[in-house]
Amino acid sequence: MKTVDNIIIGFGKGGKTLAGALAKAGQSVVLVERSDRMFGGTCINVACIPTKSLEHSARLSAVQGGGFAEKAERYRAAVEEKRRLTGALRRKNYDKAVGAGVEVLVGEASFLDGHRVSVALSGGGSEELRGERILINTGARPFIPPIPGLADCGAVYTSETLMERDELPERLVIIGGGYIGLEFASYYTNFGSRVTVVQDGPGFIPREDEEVAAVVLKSLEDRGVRVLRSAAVLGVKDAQVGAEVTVKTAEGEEVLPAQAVLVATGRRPNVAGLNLAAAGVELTERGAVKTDEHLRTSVPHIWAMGDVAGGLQFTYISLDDSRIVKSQILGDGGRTTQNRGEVPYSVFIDPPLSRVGMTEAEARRRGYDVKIARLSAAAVPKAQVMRRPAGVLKAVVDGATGNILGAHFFCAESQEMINLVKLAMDAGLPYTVLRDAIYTHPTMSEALNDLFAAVN
Ligand SMILES: Cc1cc2nc3c(=O)[nH]c(=O)nc-3n(C[C@H](O)[C@H](O)[C@H](O)COP(=O)(O)OP(=O)(O)OC[C@H]3O[C@@H](n4cnc5c(N)ncnc54)[C@H](O)[C@@H]3O)c2cc1C
Ligand SMILES: NC(=O)c1ccc[n+]([C@@H]2O[C@H](COP(=O)([O-])OP(=O)(O)OC[C@H]3O[C@@H](n4cnc5c(N)ncnc54)[C@H](O)[C@@H]3O)[C@@H](O)[C@H]2O)c1
Repeated sequence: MKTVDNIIIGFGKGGKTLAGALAKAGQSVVLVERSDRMFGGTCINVACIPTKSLEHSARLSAVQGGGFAEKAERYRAAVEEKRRLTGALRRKNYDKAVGAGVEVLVGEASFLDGHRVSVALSGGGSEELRGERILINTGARPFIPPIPGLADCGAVYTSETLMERDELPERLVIIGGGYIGLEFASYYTNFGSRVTVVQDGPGFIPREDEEVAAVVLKSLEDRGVRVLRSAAVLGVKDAQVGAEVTVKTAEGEEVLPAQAVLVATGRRPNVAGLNLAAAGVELTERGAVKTDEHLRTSVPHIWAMGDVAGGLQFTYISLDDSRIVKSQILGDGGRTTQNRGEVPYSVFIDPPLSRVGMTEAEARRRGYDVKIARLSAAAVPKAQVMRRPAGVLKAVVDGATGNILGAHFFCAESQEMINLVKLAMDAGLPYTVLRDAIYTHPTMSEALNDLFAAVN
């Protein structure tokens, strides 16, 4: 049995970053990853990076236009480019970890007790490890709802498997109108598919600012995406070509034919097979590893980072989780989930929707003296230069202090702009600082001059 300072289970963003830092600090680290196709984790192999590669290719394809056959050819090339990119990143991630002095073991890890882990090696056999500390970074997996026929239908995909399909579907039905559902709806529409999104609840992105969500919905519909709400998927079955999805809405039952069906109904923490009970690691009611604000589990020398810990499912949260754990192992322990600042996010539709902080309704509910600023994306010169004038920018400001409470940008390059607002919010700067700042021109960021000049 090998004894090391740190066993890290899962080659995700948090795990690989912490592994490198601990090894550089002179500690022994074994990083256990169950698949050599997943070196570097979910983000670079099957999630953020490949989807954003497709998003970019899809926008270029939409500009080029042409018939379906030409579009399908460009789609095939985009999938190939995605494979090239992820392959290169996978290699780079492996080399970086090993170069930093991390030992990478390929196999499935499960706890034997609080300090011992058994690894079923992918090449056969098993290895037992003993770790002073153990870090769980096993990510999440798609949740497949119990819809009749869904599991058996050959044309049903998850986000991961759809990206591996070389043929562009003429019709795509997406079950779930969350992040993945809307992003894929946007990419595949730009590639040339006819997309229907089936959402169970009555609201459209109900957690977002209502006014901005309405603009997003109209934009998607104007681009040809059909969005069904309050829709129950009654069943899915194989058809002569692809599948048939039977849905029930207020208008009655409808059969949606599709070459491909994407299930995008959420992702659940990856804990199956870890045998956490043997270590005494507890789970939350929602099935995530239970942690405190230092990401410590119910066992003090075991931590959890990233999606498996049940927080917001973003790569940069997993990265920040690694900073929190690192601050305990190598630093003063000062960083926690409570002092990491505002968490911005972007949904990579076209144009992207980016947000930080509160919606207008949340701010009013909490009793702030709410001031609102709005700007049409078409009013921004750079948006016109890029021929991407769709969208709106909205900010929520506290009239009493001038602090920014929230920003909701549905416009080209909003994924870059939102980080500036996050910085201002974390620094406690009043909105007037962004209003009066000098920005390079022409950029989308300079829209902040006009947006915040419109606070009312
Ligand atoms: C389609 C899609 C698009 C996304 N786009 C974005 C985006 O644009 N921006 C963003 O910030 N986030 C995005 N996300 C979310 C983001 O991918 C995740 O939040 C992030 O990758 C989670 O990283 P992690 O560190 O928790 O673990 P992961 O990167 O998921 O790593 C966990 C690793 O653990 C391994 N593993 C699991 N169990 C075991 C075991 N028992 N033994 C050994 N190894 C094991 C897995 O194989 C995996 O490699 C997207 C997600 C999806 C699905
Ligand atoms: N740009 C990004 O940062 C990005 C992109 C993609 C994914 N992600 C991450 O991945 C996670 C998972 O994404 P997701 O879209 O799968 O989950 P999600 O939780 O964002 O959305 C799931 C949607 O499916 C709906 N739904 C659930 N069951 C249904 C059913 N039976 N019929 C119809 N609709 C149903 C839910 O109401 C919800 O709207 C997200 O939480 C996000 O953090 C991030």
